[in-house]
Amino acid sequence: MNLALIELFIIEMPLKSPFITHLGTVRDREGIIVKVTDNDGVSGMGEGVAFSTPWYTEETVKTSIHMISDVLIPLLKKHPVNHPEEAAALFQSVRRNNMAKAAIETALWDLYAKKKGQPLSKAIGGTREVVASGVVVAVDSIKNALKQIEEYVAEGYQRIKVKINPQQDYEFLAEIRKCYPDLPIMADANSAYTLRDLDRLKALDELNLMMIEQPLSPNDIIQHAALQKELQTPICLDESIVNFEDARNAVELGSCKVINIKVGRVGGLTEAKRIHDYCFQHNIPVWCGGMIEFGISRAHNIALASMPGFSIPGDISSSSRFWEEDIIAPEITVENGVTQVPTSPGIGFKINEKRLKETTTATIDFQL
Ligand SMILES: O=C(O)CCC(=O)C1=CC=C[C@@H](O)[C@@H]1C(=O)O
Ligand SMILES: [Mg+2]
Repeated sequence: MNLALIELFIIEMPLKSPFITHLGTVRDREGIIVKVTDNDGVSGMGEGVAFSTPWYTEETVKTSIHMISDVLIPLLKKHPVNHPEEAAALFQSVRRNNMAKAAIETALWDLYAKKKGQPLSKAIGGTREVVASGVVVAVDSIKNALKQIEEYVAEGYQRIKVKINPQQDYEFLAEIRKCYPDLPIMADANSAYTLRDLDRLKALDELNLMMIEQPLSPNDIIQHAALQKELQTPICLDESIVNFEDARNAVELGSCKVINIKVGRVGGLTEAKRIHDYCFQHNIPVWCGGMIEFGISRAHNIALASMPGFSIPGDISSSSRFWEEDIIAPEITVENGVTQVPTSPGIGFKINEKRLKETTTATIDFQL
């Protein structure tokens, strides 16, 4: 791919409203924007989606900067690649650190698609012209939840995802269901339960939820299989699935009926495609998860969600869901519950240079 320069932009932006889960509250979002430029001056964009603290996975912005700077870029320098899939294979020699790997690998996919003059969605095997958009309501009061849901339903989102935990589940969801008897609703527990909560979780079966996301611990593949046998509601796994093997094991064991694929969590688009293809062959529906990310990562998510097996609306909400102003132009918008899949080369969104400059707290450049 004849790389000449890799630039990291560490950015920070306040959320329009706090994103509250039982694991903590996100008020400000730090992120890493990656720009890879080849010797012809063509650039590809990627994004590191680890949070500032290790509340979701073990990675943070700082661990990602270290891994990108001191391990992944030196590997690329030593072993130049001709295709993003070669970078994914090269990075297999590094244990875990998937979000750091994805930051580089997705930028290489954007560059690759741009050099081919192809939309990224087509370059990875996408078939859809629009992708269905869902949105997340992450608050800790039913009043705020109903206020946000009213707003998002009016904006046309096809499904609502709410955060639950043992202190906020049946009554919270029942109140929402009472107000919205037909609205597609799913719940994300972020591992807030154990098998001892079986009765609490079974009670949710009567609320006609689309799915319950990650009820148990990320390592509880066996326990999720036991739980799924007791629940009518499909289990969806998120944090448990960090690579293809996790997805295959979960499907073979019956630990879930749905998988949330997040590009950063699985190490990049190459692995995300592998998981999609396997699930598609085994009739396991998948949807594209979000990471409260900026527009570059969201753009990669749109390309991924254009693949045929993404049959459930993903966490692909508009730029305005989280940000006063995103770092991409145009911003991502949702109309009639869908967002358009770009037809221009690469991710199909440009950088809003003014906004990037305003939000950049540090830059690191690497000549290759
Ligand atoms: O980016 C979005 O639109 C939603 C993000 C989102 O719901 C999550 C991001 C990261 C951790 C969790 O809180 C949650 C999830 O688990 O899916
Ligand atoms: Mg989740």
